[in-house]
Amino acid sequence: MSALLEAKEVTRTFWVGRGLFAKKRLLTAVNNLDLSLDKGEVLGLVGESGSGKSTLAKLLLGLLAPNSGSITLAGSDVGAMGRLALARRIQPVFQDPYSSLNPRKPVASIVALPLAVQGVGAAERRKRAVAMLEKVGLAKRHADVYPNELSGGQRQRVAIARALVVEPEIVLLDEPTSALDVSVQSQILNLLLDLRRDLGLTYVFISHNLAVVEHIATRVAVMYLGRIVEMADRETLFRAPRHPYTRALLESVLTPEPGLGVPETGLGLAIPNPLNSPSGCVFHPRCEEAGPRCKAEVPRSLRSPDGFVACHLYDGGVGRAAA
Ligand SMILES: Nc1ncnc2c1ncn2[C@@H]1O[C@H](COP(=O)(O)OP(=O)(O)OP(=O)(O)O)[C@@H](O)[C@H]1O
Repeated sequence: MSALLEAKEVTRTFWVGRGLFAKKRLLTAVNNLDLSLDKGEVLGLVGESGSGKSTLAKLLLGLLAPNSGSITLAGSDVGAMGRLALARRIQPVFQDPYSSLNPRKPVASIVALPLAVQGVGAAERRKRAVAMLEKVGLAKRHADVYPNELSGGQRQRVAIARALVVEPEIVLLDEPTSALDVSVQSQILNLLLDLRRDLGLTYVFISHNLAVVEHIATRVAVMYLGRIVEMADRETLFRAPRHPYTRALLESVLTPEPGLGVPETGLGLAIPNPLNSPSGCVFHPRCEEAGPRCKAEVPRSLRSPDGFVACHLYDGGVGRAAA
C-alpha cells in the first residue's frame, strides 16, 4: 500500500540575519527529512522547541515550499495541487483557540467559512456547520454565540469543527491542547480519538508533550534539529526507546516542570542554534553516549520493522572515527 502523505528528502532553509547590513546566513529548519503516513494513523511528532516541527507542518500543509525533496498526498505533489484542492484534503488545527477564531463572527459563520471559500451556498453551509458543531460536542445554540462567550475547550471544539467541515482526509494538529487546562486537554484528546474512528480520519499530531502523544498516537517520530532521529510504533517507542535523545525526552516526562510547558530534558546544554549545527551526529554535544565517530560522521537511518533510528550505537558503535 502506498502512503497517504509522504515526504521524501525534504529540506527547508531560511535566510536569517539582523539589520540591513548584517550578513545573511542560511538556517536549515528541516534537513533531508523522510516521513510517510498511512490512512488511519495518528503520527505523533515530538521534539523540543526549535526542532522544526512547525516548519514541517507548514510544508505538509503546502503553506511553505521545500527547497528540495518532495511532498506528496496520495501520490500527487502537494505544491502543484493548488491551495483550495489541498485544503479540501488536509486541514490544520492550531494551538491557540483564542487567537485563531474571528471574535466578530458568530460560531456558525466561523465553522462555515471554509465551505464559503469552496463555493457552497449559504443554507447548505449553515446546515453543515451546525451538524459539525454537534459532532464535536457543542449544542445547536452555540451556533449563534460569539467566541468570547465560550470556554477555551469549547473554542478548540469550534476550531476542530471548522477543520472538519470540509471533510478532509488528514488533520494536522499543532499543539492542539497545549493552551488548555489539563482536565480539558483529555476531553479534547478523547474527542479527537472518537472523531478519527467515526470519520475515518488520519492525524499528524505535533506536541512537545510526550504524555499527550502517548495517549493519542499510533506511531511516533522524534525530531531534533530538523531531522527525525527515531520513528517507531507508539508501544515500541515508549517501551524500548533507542535513540539517546528519545530516552532523554522520555525521562523528562517523569519529572515534569509544571507551568513550563516545554519539557526539562535534563540534557544540560540547550538545543544548539541551527545556524551552528554540530558536525557529525547533530545530537553529539548533548549525548552521554557519544564517541569520536559521532562528531565525525552523520548517522544513517537504520530501518526496523516499524520505523528507524539514526544513531551510531546501532550501526557498529560510536568509538570508531570515520575511515
Ligand atoms: N520564517 C522563518 N525565518 C527564519 N527562521 C525560521 C523561520 N521559521 C522557522 N525558523 C527557524 O527554524 C527553526 C525551526 O523552527 P520551528 O518553528 O519549525 O521549530 P518548532 O519545533 O516548531 O519549535 P516551536 O515548538 O518553538 O514552535 C528555528 O531555529 C526557527 O528559528
